[in-house]
Amino acid sequence: MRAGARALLRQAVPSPRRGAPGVAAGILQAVSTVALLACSAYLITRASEQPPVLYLSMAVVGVRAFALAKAVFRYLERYASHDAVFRQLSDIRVGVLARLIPLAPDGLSRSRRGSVLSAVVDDVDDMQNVWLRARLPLLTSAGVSLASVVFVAFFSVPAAVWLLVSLVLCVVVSVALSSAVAARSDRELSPRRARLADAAIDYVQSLDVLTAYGALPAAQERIHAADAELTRAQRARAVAESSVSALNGLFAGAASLGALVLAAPALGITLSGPMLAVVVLVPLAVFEVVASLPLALASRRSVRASAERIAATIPDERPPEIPADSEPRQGEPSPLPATGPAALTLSDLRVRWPGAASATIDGLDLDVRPGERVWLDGESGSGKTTLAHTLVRFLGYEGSARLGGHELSALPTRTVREHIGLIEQTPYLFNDTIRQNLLFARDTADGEELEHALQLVGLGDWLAERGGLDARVGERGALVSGGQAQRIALARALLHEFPILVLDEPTANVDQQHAESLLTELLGAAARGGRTVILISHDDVPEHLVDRRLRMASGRLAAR
Ligand SMILES: Nc1ncnc2c1ncn2[C@@H]1O[C@H](COP(=O)(O)OP(=O)(O)OP(=O)(O)O)[C@@H](O)[C@H]1O
Repeated sequence: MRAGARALLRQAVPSPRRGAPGVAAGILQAVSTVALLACSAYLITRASEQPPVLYLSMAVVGVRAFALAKAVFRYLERYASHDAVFRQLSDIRVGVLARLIPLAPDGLSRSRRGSVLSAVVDDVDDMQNVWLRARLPLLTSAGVSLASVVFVAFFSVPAAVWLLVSLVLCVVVSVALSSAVAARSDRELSPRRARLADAAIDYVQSLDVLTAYGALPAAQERIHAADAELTRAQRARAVAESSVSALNGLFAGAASLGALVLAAPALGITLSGPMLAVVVLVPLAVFEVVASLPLALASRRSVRASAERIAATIPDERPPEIPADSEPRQGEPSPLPATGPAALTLSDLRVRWPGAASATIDGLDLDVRPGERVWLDGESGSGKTTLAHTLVRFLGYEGSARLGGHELSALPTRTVREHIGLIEQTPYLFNDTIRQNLLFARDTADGEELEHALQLVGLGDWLAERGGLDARVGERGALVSGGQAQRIALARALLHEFPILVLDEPTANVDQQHAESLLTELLGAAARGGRTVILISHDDVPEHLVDRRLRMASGRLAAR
């Protein structure tokens, strides 16, 4: 088992201080269950002897008290144990997200979305079972079994020994049966859940391509196959659970019958009739409590698999190519200029994608003056996007990259990302209104400021046509064109007031005819206020709009 998975399982167990109330309430609830049955058995058999009612009053009070106590302790056990576990769970979830955030987006580019989603949601949720379904029932069952054996021993030692033997036999046989039927499927529940999520997400995300190529049936088949695998695993678990519960009933009956045979000779000598009934019926209640034990072991198997999957999907150690995500220290002023862009100086820059054998950018030197507008083009795959991702710290680097004289790797990531903004080839638009998509950049902006930003990027008329800021943009911007999405993304960046803007192929999704006018308008808006602009584009850019044109080839700047 990975060290990360072991650490997660340890983290899922509440501290003794947090966990103790749940265990205590659980044991008291189980003891109340057994005591209720013992009192009831005594009351019914004693009542059949028709003694004066006064003799029965203690047993009547006992039945009432234990019936109430059982419900109250059950409630307290649920409350205390869930409270303790949910606190652990929120720590685990925050920890998992804290490890995930620095990896996104480029450190996760080789993981499947469904797997990441399933690790962060389902597998983390599963961690609550480490305590609730695995350890707590174990502690409760052990506690109440021991107490019941000791209780029965006061009345009949042979019956107590038989109860102990039946309990041990029942646990051993149930565990063996549950392992034989469901061990593999318990371990596979978590990966199969992830496979189903992967298949479903792939299907929804590539619906257009699948439809165009007539591949929908094959994709649906993959979902059905993943679903069938998951159902098989769940069915095996259900079969194991029901067999174990049948076995439990069998052993409970045998334990009661054995107690009757073994304790009967003492009837009338050391044991009264009502006490014999108690000795015979108590095992039934004990087995009811112990029934959760094999299920606890099944849960233990599946939570271990979930912990393994979280550890595998989100490793403890970042790959060296991914920068650490650091927040600026509170109250510490930013070393970068408060207004206007800082100078950018790259020398002998080398960048490698996580898992790649060789560097994509290899020995790049570049100086960008504050306020300069640089146009970067070059053959496909030469490393332009890689450079853009390095500047916003999605990727780590070797060599030197200085911003305002400070090495990027020495600045908090947040500080760098406040200063350099990236507009990607296909900017992400949230499935919400235009307003929300913009407010996300500056939540204090009022309607007028939002409309002004949209006018700057040439979307004033379009906004009026759409009926204002509350028009929706659709899933991933499905209701807007590629060029409009770029403009909305630029308006968002303008609102955020990044001193340096990197535009990566803003015309990638726009036809040739409109590319030049879009570039002209975007560059004009982006460069307002003396902002530095690095424009990555294959399309022709009017020379007067840029100060310098650079060309990249094989990971470095080519001489022009
Ligand atoms: N997520 C990724 N993981 C691993 N390697 C990647 C990833 N993205 C890009 N690369 C690799 O990095 C190299 C440079 O790609 P990059 O996208 O930076 O080129 P580009 O110059 O922007 O190309 P284009 O003009 O086609 O957008 C390519 O060999 C590519 O395979």
